[in-house]
Amino acid sequence: MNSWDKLKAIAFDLDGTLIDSAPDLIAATQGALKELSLPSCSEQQVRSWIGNGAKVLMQRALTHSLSEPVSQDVLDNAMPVFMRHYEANLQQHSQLYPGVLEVLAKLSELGYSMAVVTNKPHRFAVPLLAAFNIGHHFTEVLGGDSLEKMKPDPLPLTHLLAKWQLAPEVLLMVGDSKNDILAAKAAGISSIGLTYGYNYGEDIGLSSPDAVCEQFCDILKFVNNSVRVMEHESV
Ligand SMILES: O=C(O)COP(=O)(O)O
Repeated sequence: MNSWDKLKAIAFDLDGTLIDSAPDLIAATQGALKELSLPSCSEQQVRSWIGNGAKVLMQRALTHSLSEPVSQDVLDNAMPVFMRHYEANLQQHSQLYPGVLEVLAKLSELGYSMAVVTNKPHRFAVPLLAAFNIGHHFTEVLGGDSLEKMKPDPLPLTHLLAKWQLAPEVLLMVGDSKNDILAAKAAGISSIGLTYGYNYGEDIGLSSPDAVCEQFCDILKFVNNSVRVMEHESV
């Protein structure tokens, strides 16, 4: 499934791919637990809970904190607290990964259609992209709550294929998590796995993406023949 020359469009994951958002997710999780008078958790634990959206992150934090499976009532009560803390911490300590600004600009210039397909709630994804001045590159931003199902379900990607009227072989998914790779495989599209993000502490190579990259700028090696000519330019 790695006929890179055919690619016309790219779907990017957000957390752990474009933006290192863990510091603010950690602050919001710890802040919410504190406000709820519950035992806290470590930074490393929060990093390993990122990947399936805000609700699952909070569910994992509460299960850890209470040392028992969390009831729907407790979770429903905690969610607005977490959301309030995250809204206040959205871009305080988060950072773009190296090369993201330059590579997105280059891909835009080359005419790729680009989307963000994240499990993060849409209401947080859009201002975060704007805060880092990259929102204008994406014609579509799908959050974890934009459709009925989120990654690893293929729905956000098949939705994109239908909306953009694209064949699966022209769309590429770039992400750091097995959720991204599983969604891509189920949608029948190619994928690149990044090693630097949050993947529950697992090697992204174990999910068998079509290619593995250690840095964001390395995706240029795969994306297009014409891009290979530019490899020696600074990105
Ligand atoms: O917010 C999350 O849990 C994951 O978000 P992502 O899909 O952008 O990695």
